[in-house]
Amino acid sequence: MKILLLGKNGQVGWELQRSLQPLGELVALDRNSSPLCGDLLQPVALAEAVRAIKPDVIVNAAAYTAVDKAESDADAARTINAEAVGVLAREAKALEAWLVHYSTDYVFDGSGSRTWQESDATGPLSVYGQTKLEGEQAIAKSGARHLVFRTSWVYAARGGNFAKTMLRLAQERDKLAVIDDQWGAPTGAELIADVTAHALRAAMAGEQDLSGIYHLVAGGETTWNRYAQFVLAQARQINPALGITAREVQAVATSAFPTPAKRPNNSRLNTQKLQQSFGLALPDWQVGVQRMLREIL
Ligand SMILES: NC(=O)C1=CN([C@@H]2O[C@H](COP(=O)(O)OP(=O)(O)OC[C@H]3O[C@@H](n4cnc5c(N)ncnc54)[C@H](OP(=O)(O)O)[C@@H]3O)[C@@H](O)[C@H]2O)C=CC1
Ligand SMILES: Cc1cn([C@H]2C[C@H](O)[C@@H](COP(=O)(O)OP(=O)(O)O[C@H]3O[C@@H](C)C(=O)[C@@H](O)[C@H]3O)O2)c(=O)[nH]c1=O
Repeated sequence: MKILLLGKNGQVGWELQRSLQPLGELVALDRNSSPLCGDLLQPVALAEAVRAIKPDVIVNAAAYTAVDKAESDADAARTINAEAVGVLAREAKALEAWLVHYSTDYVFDGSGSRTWQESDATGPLSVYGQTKLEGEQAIAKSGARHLVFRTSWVYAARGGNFAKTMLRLAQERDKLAVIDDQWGAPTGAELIADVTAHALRAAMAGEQDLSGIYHLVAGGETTWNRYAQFVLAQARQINPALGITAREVQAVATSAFPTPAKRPNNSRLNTQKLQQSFGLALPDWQVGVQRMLREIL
């Protein structure tokens, strides 16, 4: 089996390079790859690369993930998150290949407090969320067999993420102010990559039709504020010499922390479909965060 991986150097892409390896021959590209193009800003050249490689599976871990920047850079966000995804889906369909893709909690409007199911109505609040939704829709329209995993609040030892931002700010400041009314689940790139490999094997075995959208997040729930507090408490324990100067993580409302992009208050994703379809149990979010912190500290 031949797998084409796009976005190999992102948080999830890096972990996929490890988890997909045992499944077959892996061709991993990034935006600078040459002569085969892995740049999602160049959909025509990207389609040519897919045709040249003729993969059995395309795994797309590349995305425009700068949520605030996307508000003023919508064309690039849309080309990468929607147009190029449509190209990949159509090429997958033509090759009868599977397409694996990642989407986000930010496709929802964040209303209410119950967990979102895959079939719930979407309502993105930001350009990033809207373009990611358009990517999902392009995949559905293509008719390609697919696994689309909606995940949230991704972190990894490698790459930039909220946990690392909190560690940095806590070494620079006396006090942090972090939103305490947006709920979700931090999810490790390792977990996402491992579940991807497991689910892909099951889907390709073909005993049932498993093509579709799945929510893939770690267990439990928290707010950005409580997540930040957990990260700093763990960091102090793991490495007391780290130099954390912040003595307080002040809880603030979304309204007190204005950002260019609006984010959902309720990002709780229901993972029953994933767990039942693939026979998986998802660990609580704290497990992976602790592991990542031990690794980087
Ligand atoms: N990060 C998060 O909190 C969440 C992410 N997701 C989704 O999960 C998936 C993986 O995200 P994650 O690994 O965290 O994201 P990262 O931001 O860590 O990685 C994204 C990757 O996409 C690459 N990329 C950006 N533009 C292009 C382009 N034009 N051509 C090719 N590659 C490009 C980046 O390359 P470069 O390094 O060169 O910029 C980077 O390697 C994405 O679909 C994302 O939308 C869903 C929920 C939460
Ligand atoms: C840095 C900082 C952020 N915040 C808030 C802003 C925001 O609501 C929340 C998270 O901020 P960030 O900008 O780090 O995270 P953000 O880029 O919004 O993270 C999102 O990325 C995309 C790619 C996704 O798909 C989402 O699931 C989610 O992980 O924390 C504070 O309250 N205080 C702070 O000091």
